[in-house]
Amino acid sequence: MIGITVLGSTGSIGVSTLDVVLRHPERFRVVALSAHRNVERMAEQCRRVQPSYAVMVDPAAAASLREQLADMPRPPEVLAGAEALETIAALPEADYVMAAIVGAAGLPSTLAATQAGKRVLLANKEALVVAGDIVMRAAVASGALLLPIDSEHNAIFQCMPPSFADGLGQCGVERILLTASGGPFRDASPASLAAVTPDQACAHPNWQMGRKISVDSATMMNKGLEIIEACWLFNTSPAKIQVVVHPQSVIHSMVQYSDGSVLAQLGNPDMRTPIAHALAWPQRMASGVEPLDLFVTAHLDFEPPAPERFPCLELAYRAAAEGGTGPVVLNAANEVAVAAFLAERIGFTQIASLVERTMDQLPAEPVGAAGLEHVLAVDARARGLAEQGLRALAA
Ligand SMILES: NC(=O)C1=CN([C@@H]2O[C@H](COP(=O)(O)OP(=O)(O)OC[C@H]3O[C@@H](n4cnc5c(N)ncnc54)[C@H](OP(=O)(O)O)[C@@H]3O)[C@@H](O)[C@H]2O)C=CC1
Ligand SMILES: CC(=O)[C@@H](O)[C@H](O)COP(=O)(O)O
Ligand SMILES: [Mn+2]
Repeated sequence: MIGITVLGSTGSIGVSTLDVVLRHPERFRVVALSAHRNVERMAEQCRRVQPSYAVMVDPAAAASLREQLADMPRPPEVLAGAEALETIAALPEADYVMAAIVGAAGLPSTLAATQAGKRVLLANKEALVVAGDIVMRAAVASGALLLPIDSEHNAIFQCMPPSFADGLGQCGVERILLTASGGPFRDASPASLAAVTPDQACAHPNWQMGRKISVDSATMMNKGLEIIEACWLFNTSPAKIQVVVHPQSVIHSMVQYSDGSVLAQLGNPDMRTPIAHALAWPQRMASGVEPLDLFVTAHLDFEPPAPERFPCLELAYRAAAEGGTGPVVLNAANEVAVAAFLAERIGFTQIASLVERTMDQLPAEPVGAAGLEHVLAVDARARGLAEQGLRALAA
């Protein structure tokens, strides 16, 4: 039996993970679950999968969960607070850890799982964006296996030669073709974007996802974060990654080789495929996803991204080029801006303005010997400046 901890189990990726895991009860046992404060969904999940531990980051939510589960014959041990995430990420009985917390809040637990040498199923892209060097070094030191869950990176992993870690050039890889749907505003006029609502921005044409990543897809910041994520996972640079807008999200990304071959991974847009891939790797197992019917798909279209509509993509290229703490500031400012947009405090186009303003105020510097401590300090400073920026926008 493989023991698995699911960090962020109440979210979109967490729910899909439990769906796949519960299809294979002979193979997996859920050891621990975590959420921020969604007690109702966590209580339902605990009754269904009977984990040994359940973490609620919010202490009041933890108290409420304990009460709600008191009638279970063997209720899980309910832990409270952010530190408990690191505890369940490193449990000896957890062989695999699904890292599916949204945002930089997932970094400490993703890192704890990596340091503990787990198979880490990495959905939490922000952890690599803000601390890619630290996480990748920790994986080398502990022998942890990082398997990408992000659909594009999972596709790239599937199309890479087995020896890709030796260097892409050495194994004949010319470049990565990173697909992007273009989101709900792919065809919108730049002038119309100022007035779009959170619900419009979250209405992704192909994927059902949490609200933060849905907004990132609409601004194409998601693709920017994914370029940085790919650089860390595949030890390459943005120059070797071409963004290809592919509105159907059927090809999940491609790898181009020096002999002219292009390998692609295709499938219906459903995250249970990459989740099942990473759970079973190097084998394959059923995910519950409908097989792809190319006669229904019929068309696969491709176009270059439109920079005038998607300034966030350019800001991500800038942060990647700056390196060091550049991506930390980019990500922190984006998290503040997206939360403000979802709360209707700013407009859609102000997301990019706020990120740019924060990056201008806090120039990138090398990550020093303090490592994670330095990253977290810059993250906090950038959030503070972005909050000030919000107040300036409101004045
Ligand atoms: N959804 C998708 O299809 C894809 C997602 N990803 C990545 O996967 C990650 C998760 O995305 P998604 O599932 O959409 O997100 P959701 O918003 O749906 O879920 C987020 C999860 O994280 C928990 N959470 C939120 N804030 C905190 C916090 N501060 N501390 C601890 N836990 C917290 C939530 O708990 P609660 O429910 O209590 O709020 C929930 O369990 C993101 O990094 C995203 O970029 C990547 C590719 C595809
Ligand atoms: C499912 C997934 O991996 C998302 O990151 C997806 O890629 C979002 O779609 P966009 O291509 O629109 O950003
Ligand atoms: Mn993706």
